[in-house]
Amino acid sequence: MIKVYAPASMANISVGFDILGAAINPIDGNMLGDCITVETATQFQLKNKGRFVKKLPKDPKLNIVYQCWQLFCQSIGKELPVAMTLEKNMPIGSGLGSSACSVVGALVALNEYFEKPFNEQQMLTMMGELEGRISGSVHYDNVAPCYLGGMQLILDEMGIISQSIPHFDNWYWVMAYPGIKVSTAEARAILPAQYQKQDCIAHGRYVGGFVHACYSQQPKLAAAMLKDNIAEPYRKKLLPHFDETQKAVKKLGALASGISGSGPTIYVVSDDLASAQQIELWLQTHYLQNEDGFTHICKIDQQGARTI
Ligand SMILES: Nc1ncnc2c1ncn2[C@@H]1O[C@H](COP(=O)(O)OP(=O)(O)O)[C@@H](O)[C@H]1O
Ligand SMILES: N[C@@H](CCOP(=O)(O)O)C(=O)O
Repeated sequence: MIKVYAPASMANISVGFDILGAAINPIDGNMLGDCITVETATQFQLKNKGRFVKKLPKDPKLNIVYQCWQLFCQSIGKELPVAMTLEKNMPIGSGLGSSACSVVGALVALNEYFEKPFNEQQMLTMMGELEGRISGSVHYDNVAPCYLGGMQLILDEMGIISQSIPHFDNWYWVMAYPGIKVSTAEARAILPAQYQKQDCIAHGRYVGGFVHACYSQQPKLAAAMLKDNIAEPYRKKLLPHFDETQKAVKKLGALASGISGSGPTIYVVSDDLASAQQIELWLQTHYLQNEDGFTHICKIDQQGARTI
C-alpha cells in the first residue's frame, strides 16, 4: 500500500499570476492537504473520506482522482486495477489549491505504486492537463509547488516546466479561509482579456523586482513588490471586505497581504511570530464567515508531495 500526502499551496502570491506559487505547511504540525492511498485490487475502486468529502462532485467520474487514474492508465497503455482512497481534507474552491492536492496526490501515489514509470516533467505535464480540465486553462502554479515543494517559478521553456526560487526563511504566512466558495473557473472568467500597456509594464516590474529581491535576499524590497494589478482589482469583490482587511492587518504589522490563488483565502506576511499570532486572531474574528472557515500560520513547505 502507498499513501501520499499532497500539501496546500498558494498560487500567484500577488505578483505572479499563473507563474508563481508556494507549498505551505502550518507551523503547529497540522497537515493541510489531501491524502491518497493506492492498494491492490481486482478492479478499479475509488473511496472518498475526510472533512470535505460532501463537497466532492456526486458523479464519481467527475472526481478528479478518477480522471487521474484514467489518464495514468492511458499514458501507460493498460488498465490498472487498483483501489484508491481520497482523504479530502481541503475545502473546494478555497484558493488553497484543493484540486491540485487531489491531482498531485493521486498521480504521485500511482507513480510510486507502479515504481515510477513517469519522470518529473511527464508527471508535471499530466498534472497541468488535469488542473486545466477543472479551471478551464492549464496553469501549473498550484500543482508544481504541491508536487515539488518550495516557491516555484513557472518557466515552461526548453522542456523545463518549473524551478524553485529562494524565499525568506523567517517569513510567516498567515492564511485565512473564510469558509465561502469561489470557483477558480469563474474567477478566471471575470478577468479582462487584454491589459493596458502601463499595467503590463508595472506587472513586469513587480514580478521581476520580487524575484530579484528573493535572490538578493532583500525582504523589505520583496514585500513591497508583492502587488497584484492583474487579478486582485477584479477579484477582490469576491472576498469579504478585502480592502478593510488589508488595512487592518497592515496596522498589526503585516509586511504584505493579498489573495491566495483565486481566493477567497487571503495570505498575510509577517516576519515576527507574535505579530503573526495577533494577525491570525484578528482574521479569526473578522474574516471568517462560517464554521467551515479556518486560519493557519504557515511556513513554506520544502518537501512537496510525499509518501507517509
Ligand atoms: N478531488 C477533487 N478535489 C477538489 N475538487 C474537485 C475534485 N474532483 C473534482 N473537483 C471539482 O473541481 C472543481 C474545483 O474547483 P476550484 O474552484 O478549482 O477549487 P480549488 O481552487 O480549491 O482547486 C470543483 O468543481 C470540484 O467539484
Ligand atoms: N493562477 C490561478 C490559481 C488558482 O488557484 P486556486 O487555489 O484558486 O485554484 C488563478 O489565479 O486563477
